[in-house]
Amino acid sequence: MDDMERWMQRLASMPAAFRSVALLQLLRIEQEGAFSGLVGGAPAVAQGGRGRSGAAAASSAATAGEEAEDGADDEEPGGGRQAGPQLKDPRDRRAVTEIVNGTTRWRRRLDFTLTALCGRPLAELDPPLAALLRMGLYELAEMKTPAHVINEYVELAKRVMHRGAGAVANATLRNVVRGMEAGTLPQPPAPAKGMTLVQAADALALGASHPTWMVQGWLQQYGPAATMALLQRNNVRPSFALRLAPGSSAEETCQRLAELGAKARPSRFLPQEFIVVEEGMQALLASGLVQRGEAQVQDEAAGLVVALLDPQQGEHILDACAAPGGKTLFVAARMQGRGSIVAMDAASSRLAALRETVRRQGYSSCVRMLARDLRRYAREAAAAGEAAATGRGAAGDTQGEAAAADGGGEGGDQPRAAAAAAQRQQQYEWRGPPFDRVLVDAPCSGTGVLAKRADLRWRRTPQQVEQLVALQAQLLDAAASLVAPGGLLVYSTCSIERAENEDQVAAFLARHDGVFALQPPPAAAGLPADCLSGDGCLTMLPHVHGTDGAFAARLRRAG
Ligand SMILES: C[S@@+](CC[C@H](N)C(=O)[O-])C[C@H]1O[C@@H](n2cnc3c(N)ncnc32)[C@H](O)[C@@H]1O
Repeated sequence: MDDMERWMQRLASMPAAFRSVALLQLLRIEQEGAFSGLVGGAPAVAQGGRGRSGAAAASSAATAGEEAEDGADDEEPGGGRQAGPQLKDPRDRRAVTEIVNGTTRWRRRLDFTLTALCGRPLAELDPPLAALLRMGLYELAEMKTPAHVINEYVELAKRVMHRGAGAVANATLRNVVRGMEAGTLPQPPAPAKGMTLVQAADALALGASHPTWMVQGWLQQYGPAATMALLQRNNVRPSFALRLAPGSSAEETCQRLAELGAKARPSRFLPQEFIVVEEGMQALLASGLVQRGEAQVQDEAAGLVVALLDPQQGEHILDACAAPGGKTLFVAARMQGRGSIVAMDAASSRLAALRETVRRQGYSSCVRMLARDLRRYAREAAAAGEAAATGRGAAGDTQGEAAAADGGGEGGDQPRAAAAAAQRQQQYEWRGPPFDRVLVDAPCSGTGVLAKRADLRWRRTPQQVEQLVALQAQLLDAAASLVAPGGLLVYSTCSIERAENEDQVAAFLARHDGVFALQPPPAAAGLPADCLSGDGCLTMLPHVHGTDGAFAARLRRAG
């Protein structure tokens, strides 16, 4: 057993207390990439020392795993829980949320202060000690917890590690308190005239606790004023939106939520179908509204992607990167369950949960799950098409595959399963390509959702963005071959990077010149004008629209 395992085991076996639980979560995020769909707060370090109170954001302290390559979409606060000490008191769970989220989001800025105070880079300290110091600084400076909390951190350091760690925690955190009292806590340099782009990006990035490369890209793409607004937006507690089940009234739901102590309003962008919860998410989750299927957590920007797709009843639709399935379900709702949707994803484990939700929401006869790499599926479809044209048998069985692929828990009893599949096939014409509409909600950097994904800014690298751009191009080309003549291809991301959005679409159009063309949405799709760019692409920016960032383009195939 290595040191890290030992420290984590000690923490996991301690009686549940919110600081030890928070420390364990922070170590898991660092070690295992386990991420938190946590709702956090805006700390005062970045606001000239004006702290919010310790009353933490309304959310659970649950953590949810996330696959590294995915763009972040439709994050559900209060997702899966991890093994380890469980806290019963909601106030303790909120404190964990606040500390883990804030410490993760503000890590770079906290490290700057702590490095100056303890005289060496935090990377040289053992991970639990570094995490404890960040937590301590965050509590003292941002949550305004009184100085006696230092004793808690010293004891925790001794129990998890050794006496020496306790001594470092004591000395450093007492320096923090002295610095706060004297107004001498180290401040990062402000951006100034005459700085190069990289220097300005570095100063801004340090002050707002983001990676420099990200900020540099935004300065070039959006300019200084918008970049500063975006940085600020990424560091405040995000609001969450809910998509209501078909038939529910947004106004009535908001009234019901007010009675439960939550504050909600109909969405400005999709007022019939979405509401925005401004306060009381915890009360809302506790009310069972989501569990009963009356609403589901989904950002308005994700909803607008489906509005741009504008699915029609009776159509045959491919949702090519479907998991976890938020958009698939909205497409099914918009089609009132009439038509056929193939929900494909390369990650079969992520499709499993969607299958269950599809069943619960009554869309089983309309949605089929298909665990498949889109690129392979398109290759097989092309081979099958060629074989059909030359009269030879096809290598793969893409035609009709959607019906066959969805075992849906019927495995084992083959004759019954076959009969059920045949019956379904009679009811709906399950088939493979071509599709009337194809949605490629591509894996992306997720830079549009940094407010909700506190750790994402630290996990992304410029190299990853390059790899994602290459993958997105492959997925787009694969999807293009599956669109029926005259059909529609919608490409979307939850990134705000030009390389993944506008440039990606421009390169696609150049490769498919004369076959695909950009097409603005029809007025009947009901997209507000301020969500669309000049060429009709959906362009949602967190600091402009107050939603997740998202991009989507409608690409019409020639008839
Ligand atoms: C941004 S997420 C999709 C979110 C989803 N549309 C929703 O609204 O819930 C991107 C998805 O693409 C999937 N993916 C990545 N590479 C793929 C491939 N080659 N073929 C199909 N799906 C892929 C990932 O597994 C991931 O689930």
